Order: sequence, then C-alpha cells, then structure tokens
Amino acid sequence: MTRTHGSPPATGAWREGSPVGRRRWFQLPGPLVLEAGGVLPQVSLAYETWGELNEDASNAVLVLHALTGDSHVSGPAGEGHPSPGWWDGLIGPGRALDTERWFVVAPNVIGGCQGSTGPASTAPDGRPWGGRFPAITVRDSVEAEVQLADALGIRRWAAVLGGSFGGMRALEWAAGHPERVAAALVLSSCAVASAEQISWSGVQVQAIRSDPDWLGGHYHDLPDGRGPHAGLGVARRIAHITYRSPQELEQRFGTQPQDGEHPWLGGRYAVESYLDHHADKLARRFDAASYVLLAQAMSGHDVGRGRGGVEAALRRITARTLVAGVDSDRLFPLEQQRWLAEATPASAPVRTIVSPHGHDGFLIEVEQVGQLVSELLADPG
Ligand SMILES: CC(=O)SCCNC(=O)CCNC(=O)[C@H](O)C(C)(C)COP(=O)(O)OP(=O)(O)OC[C@H]1O[C@@H](n2cnc3c(N)ncnc32)[C@H](O)[C@@H]1OP(=O)(O)O
Ligand SMILES: N[C@@H](CCO)C(=O)O
Repeated sequence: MTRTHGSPPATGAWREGSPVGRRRWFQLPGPLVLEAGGVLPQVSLAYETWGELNEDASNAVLVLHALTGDSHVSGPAGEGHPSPGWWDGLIGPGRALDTERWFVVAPNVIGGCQGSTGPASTAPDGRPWGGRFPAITVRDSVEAEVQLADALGIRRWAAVLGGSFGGMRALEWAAGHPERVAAALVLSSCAVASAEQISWSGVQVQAIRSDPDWLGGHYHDLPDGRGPHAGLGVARRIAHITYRSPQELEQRFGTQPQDGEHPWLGGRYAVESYLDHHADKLARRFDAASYVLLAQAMSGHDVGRGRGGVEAALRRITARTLVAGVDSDRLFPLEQQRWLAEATPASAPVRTIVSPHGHDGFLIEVEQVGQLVSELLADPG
C-alpha cells in the first residue's frame, strides 16, 4: 500500500527544518515530559504559516486540526499534501483569516503522522517508535504548541480556533494558558469526552487492534508497507457513520445498490461503497498507531483534570470565547456545546451551524465558520 505520511527531512536542523511545500519543522529544545508520565526525548512539530507576523507579534492566530487533519488548512494539494486544505477558502487576502492582517499558524499534532513526531517516527534507538510511543493527552499537544509559540516569538494569540479534536486543544489552550489567548473559537467539541464518544472511539481502537498485522503497534518496519490497514479501514467506516447525520445518509444513499448490482445478489449498497471509499482513502494517508493514540487522547480529554473540575477550569478562561456546534451532529451533539458556552463565563451564547452533514459540518460549512471567525476577530480587544 502506498502511504503518504509526512516526516521531517533526514537532515532536519535542530530548531527548524527546511520546508517541504509550505510545511516547516520545529524541534523542541528539550524532552517533552508527558501528562501520563512518559517522556519524548526529541519532538518535531510540523507546521504551516500564512501571512506575516507583525512587529509586536499581536496578529497571530492558531488553527488546530481535527483527528485526521493536518497543518494544511488552506491551499492546493502538492508536495507533502495529498489533499487540498481542509478549510480552503478561510485563509487569504479578503477572507475571514485575512492574510493582509493576520499571521496564521497551524501545527500538526504530536502523535500524528503528518510530520510531527508520532509512532511512525524514528525513536532514539534508530527503530520506529511503534507500540512503544507513550500515551499522550490533549494537554501534552498544547504544551508542545506552547513551545512552538515561544520559538515563533508569540506571547499571546489573537485567537485560537479549532473543531472537534482541534476544539479540545483550543479549549485547553484557553483554560491552561489564559494569559496567552485573547480569543477562542471552539467548534463541534466539548469540555470533557462523553461516555458515548469514548465508546465510539473504543470500538474503533478495538477494530485496529484486532487486525492480525497490528502486532502490538510494532508493524512500521514490516516489508511492503504491511500494517493494520484493514483494521484502520473498519475504524474509519465506524467513525464516518458518526461524522454524518442519519438523515443525510438516507437522503443521499437510501437503499440504492452500487453499480446497479443488487446487494442481496452479492453487490454492495451505495452507502457501503461510500464508506469503503472513505476507509480506503484514510488507510492510504494515515497511520493506524497514530489513529489509536489520538483517539485515546480524545477519549481522555477533560479540561477540568487537575483543575478542580470542569466548571472551575472553564472559569479560568479570560479569552473572548465563541462556542458553536452543528445542529445535526450526533457525535458531538449541540447540547454539549450549549452546556460548554453556558458554563464558560467568558463565552457568548452558543452559536449553531446549520447543516445536514452532521459532525463533518464544521469542515464542510466553511462560509458559516468564516462568519464565526470574522465575528470573533472583529473586536481584537
Ligand atoms: C480538520 C480536519 O478534520 S481535516 C480532516 C478532514 N478530512 C477528512 O476527514 C477526510 C475524509 N473526508 C471527509 O470526511 C469528507 O470528505 C469531508 C468532510 C472532507 C468533505 O465532505 P463532503 O464534501 O461531503 O464529501 P463526501 O463525504 O460526500 O465524500 C466525497 C467522496 O465520496 C465519494 N463517494 C460518494 N459516493 C460514493 C459511493 N457511492 N461510492 C464510493 N465513493 C463515493 C466521492 O467520489 C468523493 O470521493 P473523493 O473525496 O475521493 O473525491
Ligand atoms: N472527518 C474529520 C472529523 C473528525 O472530527 C476527521 O477525520 O478529522
């Protein structure tokens, strides 16, 4: 199987590697001590930027991607990026994140597989980390991003934005580093993972671990790119159902057969074919061990951990905060965002993104997201 994992250039410099496409690398100056007790002796963060940082570094906006996203928020597909930007249309002159005014930074999460250090990266002993990669949390990824901000000379973000897993990180930034976040947009996310979200992630993790090529996560140096791709595909099928609304699936696919062949005579339903397609695409671009690690980080998300509980943590937030969700989201239901907005004194009332597309609406409804970004940035305070 052809894979498209990003990785730092072999000759990467200590502080910043040479760019590939738009992507650059920052190497943390020292080991990263993780919340769960592990240590990553060397960490590279891949990131992309748009626009120019102004003299007093007051125009920086941090954009944080979701589970299988990456730093390529905007722009065409190209070297290092098999797909166009996932919020294409949001960044650029005259757009919501106007690059004449804002300096936009988007890092790839640690533990991922799009250039930042993760299970497919080489460990200090010269072998892939694989199953030895330590457990990471949302808070750990933010701590790595704090060091990136320091290296870029950004003391305070004009805004931190993110959806889903990215929204968890945006919230963690706002609660963990209130003095460094002027405004926050938390989309389709939550303050603490629900039992339902943990269940869906758990089943997906089990699907990957059930693949005979999982090998405890130690598959990265198998010949011919072998690995738990089938398990990852099952995980993606399950996830993708939760990312879309039942009404949308019904309306788009109903009981249609794919290619005219009746499913009860050995064919597939069109909706099955659609899920197969998304499973295949993800298995080609994403590492199963990263998926397991990040899914578990999402399940472990609790902004109140060690802070006297969720409400106390949300009271720490001083950033002007906008919380929004998609009306048809069954994975991160709007009720969670309503609760989050109400429990966050610095937040405006919850905003609703109207979309038939369910959770993925935060990726698809770029125009509505752009309006929320514009509203947030209209009063930089
Ligand atoms: C911050 C981040 O989260 S970044 C990560 C975001 N990206 C992803 O999650 C990648 C996976 N993709 C997706 O989840 C979605 O495609 C989104 C959210 C990006 C966009 O959603 P939509 O525009 O509604 O696309 P949709 O879900 O309809 O998928 C379209 C694809 O399904 C394919 N498709 C549609 N019907 C069928 C079918 N019956 N059989 C097979 N394939 C089908 C289309 O050909 C198209 O393929 P392509 O993407 O390879 O061109
Ligand atoms: N489709 C998105 C949604 C996750 O929140 C992703 O794969 O990252």
